[in-house]
Amino acid sequence: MLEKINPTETSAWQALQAHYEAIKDTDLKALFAVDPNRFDKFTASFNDQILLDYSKNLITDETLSQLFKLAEQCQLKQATQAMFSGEKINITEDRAVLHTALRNRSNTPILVDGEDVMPKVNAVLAKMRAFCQKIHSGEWTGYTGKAITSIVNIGIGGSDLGPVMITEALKPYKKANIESYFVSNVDGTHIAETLKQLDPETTLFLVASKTFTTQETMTNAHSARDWFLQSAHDEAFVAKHFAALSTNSTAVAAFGIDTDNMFEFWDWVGGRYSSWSAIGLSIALNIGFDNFEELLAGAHDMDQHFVNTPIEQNLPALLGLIGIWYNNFFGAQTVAILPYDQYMHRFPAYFQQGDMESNGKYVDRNGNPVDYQTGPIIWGEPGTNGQHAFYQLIHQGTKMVPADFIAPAKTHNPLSDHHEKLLSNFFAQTEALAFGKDADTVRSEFLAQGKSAEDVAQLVPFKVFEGNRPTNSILLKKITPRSLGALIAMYEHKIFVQGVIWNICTFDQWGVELGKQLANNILPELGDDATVTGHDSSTNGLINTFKKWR
Ligand SMILES: O=P(O)(O)OC[C@H]1O[C@@H](O)[C@H](O)[C@@H](O)[C@@H]1O
Repeated sequence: MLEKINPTETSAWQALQAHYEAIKDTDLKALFAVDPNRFDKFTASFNDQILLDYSKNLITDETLSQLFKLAEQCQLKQATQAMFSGEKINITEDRAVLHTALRNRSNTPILVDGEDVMPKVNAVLAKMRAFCQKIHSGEWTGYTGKAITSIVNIGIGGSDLGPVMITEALKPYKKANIESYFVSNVDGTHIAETLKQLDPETTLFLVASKTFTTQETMTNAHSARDWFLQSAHDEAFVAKHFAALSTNSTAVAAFGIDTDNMFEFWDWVGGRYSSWSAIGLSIALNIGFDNFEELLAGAHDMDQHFVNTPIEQNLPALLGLIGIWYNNFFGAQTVAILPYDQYMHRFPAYFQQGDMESNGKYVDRNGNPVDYQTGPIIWGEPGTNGQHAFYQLIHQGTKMVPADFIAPAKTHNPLSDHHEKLLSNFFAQTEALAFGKDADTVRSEFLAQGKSAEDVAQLVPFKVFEGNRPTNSILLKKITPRSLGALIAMYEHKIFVQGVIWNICTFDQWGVELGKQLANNILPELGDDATVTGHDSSTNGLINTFKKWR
């Protein structure tokens, strides 16, 4: 059983507090000036595929050494061991946390309640492979004998964001004869606009839901079924066009999906960690099963790195600990994730759920409110689009926004000098954020342009860049199924590291329940035109205006 340690009561935390007071005014320019080896010292790499440069952070050797002590005093190693070995570390749901078993390519046994989970993991993977083969070869046909060419994943949250993000990120690997669609929002627009593009004879719906009770997904799945039956007319044909990805076989059968067409996973897979499970079927159908296995292999490689690499070179640990330094000592509220790769455009959204649903908790593992900050606000957009939109605030705003810059060295689209232009921006932004532009430089630039001394004096303050804004640079050799698998797993473990230090329950998500419960109370009230009076004045007023206007 893991100890429940309040991080602020460790000696490392107190040392970090004192260290923060001592170095809070140090700036990156000075840190780089005193140590020409900063890049060599503060980089770590993974399998010659991913380079993490964390030198442009407000850290010294002392910072890292205290952060490593914090990890030790919060028992990061023991917690890691507990997760990987199938201990029920999700204490509020009494569940193991084993997304790592889904990609355990070494096949070493992992026991949950005394049973090795690997045989059933492998059996589902084999079933997914066989299914992909049938779809891709055209052996699986729809109700009129035509091959399937459109796959629609109906799911939300963890049953949508991973498949969408990975399918987009790996578009260069897409199977030519398959088009993928994703429907998540209960807003009828989402399914209606998607169905307009589809032919029922050649469409396969994957109903992706861990619980198979999620309102949005079930509503969309029923609408898809109704649409399909308007053409097919016979419920017997549903089996050829609907499959389920779920842990809940009873609900799958009740929906009318043949459980032969159900791809199972288990309660020890969290929704936001489920792309590696049967939830990944839409990914496998899109990029081919061999590529899906490469994705798993990349994640497994990163799992091995996380478990076996000393903390000084351990990418997830370094990212997690440096994040804690800003979150808990500098008071930073957010982290921006900025991929310089168009295919990776949903990566920030994916880790918005991954991180915020995992570590957005104010109660610690003892059930007590914390007296320190926990999970940051995660956001981001692909560069260079962000540069022309919100980077102003990162460069010259009043808030510290630690940011992860991610880019591939090789592009899938080597079109004239696009990639050099993209990467020149990637390098320039972290340089500008770190080192800024001082008043003297601004002044001499103005004077060289022939501006009057009076104008120069007025304009200088607006054009100064203070710099000293921290970033990580994550350079990948190329975005491939394998390197993407590793990158995702790196962020997953970063989130884990932070959750361990903060002593919170990273793998539950009770905070999403109240809204669902209240919506279920309100839904029947929207069924007629009667005035609603049972809520507060704001909620009553809004509902009654809606009823009048609809
Ligand atoms: O896969 P399900 O059961 O339909 O759940 C979808 C999502 O439902 C949300 O309510 C949860 O917060 C997410 O974690 C989850 O991924």
